[in-house]
Amino acid sequence: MWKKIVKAARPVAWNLKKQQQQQRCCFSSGIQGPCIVQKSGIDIIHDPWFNKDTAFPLTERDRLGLRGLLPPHIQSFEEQYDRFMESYRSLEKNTCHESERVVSLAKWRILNRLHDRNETLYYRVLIDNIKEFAPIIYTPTVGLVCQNYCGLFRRPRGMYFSAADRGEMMSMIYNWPAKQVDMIVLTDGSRILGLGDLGVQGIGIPIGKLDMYIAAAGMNPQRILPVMLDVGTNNQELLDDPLYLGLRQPRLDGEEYLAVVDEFMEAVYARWPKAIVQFEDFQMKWAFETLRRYRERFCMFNDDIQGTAGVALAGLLGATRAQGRPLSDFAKQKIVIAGAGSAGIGVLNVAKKAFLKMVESYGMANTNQIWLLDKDGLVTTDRKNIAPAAAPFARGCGPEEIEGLREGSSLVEVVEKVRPHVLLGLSGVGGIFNEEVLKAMQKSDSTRPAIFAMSNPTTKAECTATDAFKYVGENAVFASGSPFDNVDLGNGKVGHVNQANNMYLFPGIGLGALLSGARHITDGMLQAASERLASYMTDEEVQGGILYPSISSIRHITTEVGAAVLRAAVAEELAEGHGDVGPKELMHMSEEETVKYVAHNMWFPVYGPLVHKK
Ligand SMILES: NC(=O)C1=CN([C@@H]2O[C@H](COP(=O)(O)OP(=O)(O)OC[C@H]3O[C@@H](n4cnc5c(N)ncnc54)[C@H](O)[C@@H]3O)[C@@H](O)[C@H]2O)C=CC1
Ligand SMILES: CC(=O)C(=O)O
Ligand SMILES: [Mg+2]
Repeated sequence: MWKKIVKAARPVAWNLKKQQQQQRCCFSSGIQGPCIVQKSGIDIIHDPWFNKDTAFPLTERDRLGLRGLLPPHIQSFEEQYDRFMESYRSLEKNTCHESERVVSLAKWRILNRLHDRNETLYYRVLIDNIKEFAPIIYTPTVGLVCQNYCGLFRRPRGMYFSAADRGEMMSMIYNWPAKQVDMIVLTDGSRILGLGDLGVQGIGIPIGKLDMYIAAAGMNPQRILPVMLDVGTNNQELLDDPLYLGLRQPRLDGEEYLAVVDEFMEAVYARWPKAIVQFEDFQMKWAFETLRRYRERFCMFNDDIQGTAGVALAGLLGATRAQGRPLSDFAKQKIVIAGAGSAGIGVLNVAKKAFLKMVESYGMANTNQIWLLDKDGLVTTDRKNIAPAAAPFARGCGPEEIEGLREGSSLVEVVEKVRPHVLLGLSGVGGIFNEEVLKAMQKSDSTRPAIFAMSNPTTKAECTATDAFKYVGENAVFASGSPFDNVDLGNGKVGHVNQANNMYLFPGIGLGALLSGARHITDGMLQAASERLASYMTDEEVQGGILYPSISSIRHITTEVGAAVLRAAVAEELAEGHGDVGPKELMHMSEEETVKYVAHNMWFPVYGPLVHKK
């Protein structure tokens, strides 16, 4: 399995433009059926799912009762697209002297207004310009949006279930207008990126994640649902804020909390038995507990624990390859990880599994190569009240341990003594990989010391890309959770910045699970996703410090990941099929056919003909 990673290369160079053109032809030649709309007249123009603004053709204006409700000139989709991009560019020009915060929020607002008005055009500009727009609709700007959500709020998006709705959720779920929902992203707002408890304001995260589902996985925007489960907040500033839009009460805890989540999950699966629920940005204790509670019962996963783990593992394997070492050497890599939360522990769980598999496959010595730190420093068996999830990774305190390291040792002490190959941050604390720590990484036992500053948003990154290359050296391999620009190292050299973000996996996990029709998401399906991501990069790219694909090719990588997940579900005999494609057909698809099948099922934004039906 691991050997396959080095051998496998990308099947064909991805040409997004070409695929878009093909899809355009495909839709315009009528392969996609017409869209049934139950509304007519002004109600269609006010519905972003169906609205085409000035692009409604005359025949449709007549058929749908729109004549006279729009200016007479009919614009093409391309003209509308160019018009939007022009206004976006002039906004950029006009705000060039403003602070980054003001510019980012202005960009988010202009995109959000389009989202509210015309989803087809919105998703098209998003897909075509994903590299430029992802940092606005996703991390880092989405963090700023959540922090300012109550001031920015104009109209609701998604659904809000609150502790006050207990007993009502089974009927409330029918308030959602779509007949079918495929993908739900759910948060309780308790740990939004590295920004802490943002209560109801955390709804921005499910919205941003689902935008990525549509852009990357081609999920149909009419079949997605962002959800906020508002069980109160422990953020006093929000409770005191007269503009706060959430429940003004402390967070529910214990059985009361679980009763609300249980009721929501039961309501969802009563109405949409085949939906997939992604848990996002839950505080650690509930992240692990809800995953344990629901993963066998429902088709769900926790992105922060499981999606992040797969992406990090792919990066860790890449960091081994970047040194020109065989993959089996992964088991010899010394890893220091700062952050023992849901993301950090999720990463360690899969890294440990991969270590053990390699140790077994290659008959290597099984040594403990992981050093875990949290806010109180190095985690050892001497730690009082250690979280159960962190306990398996606590270092011993015996003579076999590195001299001078003890319970609570600081990050710099650990890095100096361990000389790790990889330093990985999932702490949610900006700047903890400071000059001293990064300089200590210069003495790493690796020829290509790897720094993964994975915390989000940018202000919470453990270090910047510039500092990583400046203090660790040109040979460093660098990845961050939020995007940074590549670094000019002088002499024509460039320090490549990777984005180690779960966005490379969660869309494919959701899409693969959906198309397989599996009733739950197994470790095997998640492992297949991670392996496909790891094998995506060529040796040449990895040795040049490029561990992850460019976000511009996210539709392609998601297609491949989705196909890998689907095939794993088939192999585990869990696939029940989707739509007209049953389990037998899925079973008989070759690898290549599976990839084509997944690609074919991805939604692409074009204006299809609208047909009115009561
Ligand atoms: N790049 C990506 O794809 C992802 C990034 N993240 C980011 O990871 C961060 C953490 O997320 P969770 O694990 O869910 O949060 P969490 O709150 O569950 O855990 C944070 C952990 O960091 C530790 N910590 C705090 N200060 C520290 C310090 N000075 N040194 C070492 N450890 C310290 C805490 O003790 C805790 O164990 C967030 O910023 C989040 O945005 C999370 C998921 C995916
Ligand atoms: C990326 C992500 O899921 C997080 O920072 O929580
Ligand atoms: Mg998250």
